[in-house]
Amino acid sequence: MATHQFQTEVNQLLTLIIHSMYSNKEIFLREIVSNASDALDKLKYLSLSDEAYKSVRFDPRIDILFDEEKKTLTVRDTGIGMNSDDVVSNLGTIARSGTKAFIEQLASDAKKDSNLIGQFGVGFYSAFMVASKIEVFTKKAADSKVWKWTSDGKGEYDLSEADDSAFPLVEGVGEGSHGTAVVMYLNDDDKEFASRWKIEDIVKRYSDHIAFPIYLHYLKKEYDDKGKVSSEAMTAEQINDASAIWQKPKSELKEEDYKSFYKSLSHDSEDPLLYVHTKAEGTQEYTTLFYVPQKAPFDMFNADYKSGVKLFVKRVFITDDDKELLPVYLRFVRGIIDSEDLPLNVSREILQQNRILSGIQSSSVKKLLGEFKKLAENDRAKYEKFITEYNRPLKEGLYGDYAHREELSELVRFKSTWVGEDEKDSDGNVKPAPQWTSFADYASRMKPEQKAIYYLTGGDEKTLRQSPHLEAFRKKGIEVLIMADEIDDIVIPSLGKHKEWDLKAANRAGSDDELGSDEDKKTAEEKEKSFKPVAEKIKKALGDRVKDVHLSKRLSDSPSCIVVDENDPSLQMERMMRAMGQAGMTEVKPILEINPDHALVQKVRDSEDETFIADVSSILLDQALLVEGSELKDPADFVKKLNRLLAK
Ligand SMILES: Nc1ncnc2c1ncn2[C@@H]1O[C@H](COP(=O)(O)OP(=O)(O)OP(=O)(O)O)[C@@H](O)[C@H]1O
Repeated sequence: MATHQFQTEVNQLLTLIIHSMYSNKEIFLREIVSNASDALDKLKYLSLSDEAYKSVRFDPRIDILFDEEKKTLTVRDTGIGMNSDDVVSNLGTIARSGTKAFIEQLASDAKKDSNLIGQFGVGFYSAFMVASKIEVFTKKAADSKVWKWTSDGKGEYDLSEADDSAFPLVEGVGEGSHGTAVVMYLNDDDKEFASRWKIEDIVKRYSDHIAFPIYLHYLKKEYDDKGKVSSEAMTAEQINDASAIWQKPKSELKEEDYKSFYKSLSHDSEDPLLYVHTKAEGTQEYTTLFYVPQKAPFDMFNADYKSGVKLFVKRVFITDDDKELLPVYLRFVRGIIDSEDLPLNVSREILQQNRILSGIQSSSVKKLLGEFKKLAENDRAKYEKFITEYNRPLKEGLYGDYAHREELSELVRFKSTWVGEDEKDSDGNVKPAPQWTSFADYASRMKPEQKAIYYLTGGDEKTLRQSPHLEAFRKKGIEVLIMADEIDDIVIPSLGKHKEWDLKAANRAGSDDELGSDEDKKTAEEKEKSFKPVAEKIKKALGDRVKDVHLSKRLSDSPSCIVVDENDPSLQMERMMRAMGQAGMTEVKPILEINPDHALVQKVRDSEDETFIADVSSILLDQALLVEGSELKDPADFVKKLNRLLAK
């Protein structure tokens, strides 16, 4: 017998599970049954596709046994089983990537969000919520060795070789059969889980749809007419429906059925935000059942996120590890695809270039985007929830999925300088004002003479809302979209246009062209003439710190602001590139815009004092950079100049 240590993350996960899920302990049974079902799925697939497993007997079943007196609960499956290497790498470690970071984040979360941890998939270890000791007996299909794993969940486990007789005997399962039995020794407080009604209730609620029969073994008692027990015998009764819910006609399914299937598929404890069930017949026959979780999956922004879609062929599970089933930007979608046309022995490698699958994929994308659109049209509050979670991946799609650009551009949302008002419906309920704006909303509010859609990127929402670039837009009543997401800086310029309107960055040279009226333009020309020498003075003082100095039309209160040349990358983009180690890229020089109506600028015009001009010029540039969110290269110099000016 050998004693092994749990990986640190397992210990951390165990502590978290015990502290955060105690009010929802019963899900441990769902997890153990779902592992049994996965093991059967794996064997079914191998027995159809892999020569080495073709002769293995496939007699799929899950059996649940309990003993009220001994307080034990056993789940036995006839699935793939594990050899000793499998046991070591599966029961004692957590192989999923991103686990470490996720657990650390959870551990520091004061609320210990049980939804979040549930969504992560608490898995096998959740059984330690109810058991003080667990034994696992397992024998891999097409193998002869039996392994026994034992642990009290306190940091280590024992692993030893056993023989077939060690397996708990189960009526109906042949002795020597491969598969796994998990024996849980329940805590005194949790002995209720060793009872017929409790088990039946939990299985019905969480695992009814499991595609293999689940038998519950119990002592069946017959009573005579005086109410006395006349006979008793162990009986096994199938307690689940054992059909793939997605194959049932929609008319037979209730909302509850969809929700409970979602929960066992995704391990999420919350209801889904949305589901779509589609049956396609005709040239291609397939069924899809997709869900969108209320909360974005914890690993949505990890490069090696776990795919949430399972592929079946004629009800046979093929893989849940194929990231090409849906495009990457829809990686938050959970669900299943079941094809009638793919061959059963399709290899996972071949899937990648499979025509049938790519047909299913493109119809699924269309369907999903269509559902999102419907949601946006019919339920604004729910759509805002959706957008808060998934705006970012949809924007990735807008950038990468040319074929669906138009649909995606209708789905993404932005913050805006436009602020709506709460509304009251006829019953007096307050409908909060929209938090998000679509391109269509923006277009509907555009001024008749307006030629472009304006947006502002380059900082967090608060910084952007206070940006001096917005001053003249605000004055003229022109709406500007506030784009605080880093990805906007890449996505929006790549889009270039929405319908007939150009998308123009409010912080780029040239985007202020239509800000002045004809009258303004006349005065602007005059100002241009009288301030040209000032701009030149400042430019001379700043030297190569700026690309140019322009007279601004967009400023009303602030003395200066920064813009970048039309074809230069934005300053935010430059900061990002630098942070990513692309230090070699040539520095983007900003254009300084100055406000001719501001006293500080006028003072420069009237001054001949070179130090004064140099100080003010430098401060005009530095403060514009600060407001825009940049760090100053020489803060000490800024303070020195500021103090010198204040002293005057
Ligand atoms: N009954 C079983 N038969 C065969 N292998 C099993 C069984 N139970 C668990 N395992 C193995 O142990 C691994 C870990 O199980 P665990 O429940 O912790 O996580 P998981 O099922 O992989 O993830 P998740 O719970 O997020 O779906 C499984 O991936 C599987 O390889």
